[in-house]
Amino acid sequence: MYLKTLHLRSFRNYQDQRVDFSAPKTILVGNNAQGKSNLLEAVELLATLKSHRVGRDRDLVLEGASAGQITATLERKYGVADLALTVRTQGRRTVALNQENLKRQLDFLGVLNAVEFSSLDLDLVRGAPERRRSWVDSLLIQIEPIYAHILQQYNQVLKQRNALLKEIKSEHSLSKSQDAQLTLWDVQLATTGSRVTRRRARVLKRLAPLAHNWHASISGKTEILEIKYAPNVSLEDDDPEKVQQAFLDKIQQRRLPEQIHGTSLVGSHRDEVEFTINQTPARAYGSQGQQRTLVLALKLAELKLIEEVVGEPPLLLLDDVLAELDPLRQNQLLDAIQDRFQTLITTTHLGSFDADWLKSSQILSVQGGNIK
Ligand SMILES: Nc1ncnc2c1ncn2[C@@H]1O[C@H](COP(=O)(O)OP(=O)(O)OP(=O)(O)O)[C@@H](O)[C@H]1O
Repeated sequence: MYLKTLHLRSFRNYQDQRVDFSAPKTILVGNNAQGKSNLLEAVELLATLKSHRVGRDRDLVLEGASAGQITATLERKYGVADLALTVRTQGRRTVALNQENLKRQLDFLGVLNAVEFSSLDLDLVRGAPERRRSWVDSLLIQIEPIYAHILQQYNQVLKQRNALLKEIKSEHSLSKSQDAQLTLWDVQLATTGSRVTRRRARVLKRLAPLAHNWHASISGKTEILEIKYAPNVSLEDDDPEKVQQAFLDKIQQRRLPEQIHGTSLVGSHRDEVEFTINQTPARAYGSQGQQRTLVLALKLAELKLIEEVVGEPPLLLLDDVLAELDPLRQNQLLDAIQDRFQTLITTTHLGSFDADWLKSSQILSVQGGNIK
């Protein structure tokens, strides 16, 4: 797929800026805080309807404006798609595809696919488990948009179940009606949670060998990367009924501690993804260099997986990471993407770029929300 144009209106620090992409690689160069990451964030929002930087729409709108808009023209194998996302300081966001407002945001997902790689991604290895869950979830949303709905259902059930457990905790007793309600929520948690867990297991099973191969190749075959999904409710096989039963059994076991803590201790919100390099946990023992190689391998694996599933190469968004990679890893990346994946790159200086990169790239300068 190829992003032809992007138009930002009252989005972040952009008032009204259109960008035409004229090469498979575009380098956005500028000083800090000029709007380079904001532009990549706009593309990320079109791909996932999520930003890895903020949770609130009002932060996305240009200060002083009441609404901001991102529009884009995307060429895909089957034709051209026009995308529009409007975010507001107050009220819900709206999405349109080919000038038609969509009732369900879900239908907007899966049109534009992108893999983002920023320096924040080192948190994937070092950060809390939540960070890894959200990475797997974002990937799933892109290759299987219905997952956005599945995850939302799970989170709603979890929220309501937690509210009930909190109430039980504060009252220091469990009434008959609360007991009955809790049983209902148990079933809901098991049903929605097993959907989440099974999908996470499936995607990681497909991603792991790809990442393993990339990691071996980047490390000159000296390192073996293993990715292991460690769900809170362990699953023996991908059978919905068995997984649901495993959820219910574990909930039963933890009944008392859950009421004492006033929160759900069992479920997909406590899953973990473990990375090991040569059988050592990367989180605790990996060197900075190893962790970088790992994240690069994950990103390259994501590109390949999305390409396999979607049938077209996704976009690659490199936010200020290239300068952090040594020449060997830069070249690995260059070899891997060639001109197959349209790539948007941000940087503060062009000095760290290999001459081949510069030759084949469109270079745009970003200054105070203006692009030249
Ligand atoms: N809603 C908003 N309204 C106006 N300006 C905003 C808004 N949100 C962010 N900004 C401004 O955008 C700028 C940050 O841009 P961005 O994060 O894209 O930086 P960058 O060019 O990628 O720089 P760096 O190299 O530091 O990452 C800051 O000046 C910030 O004040």
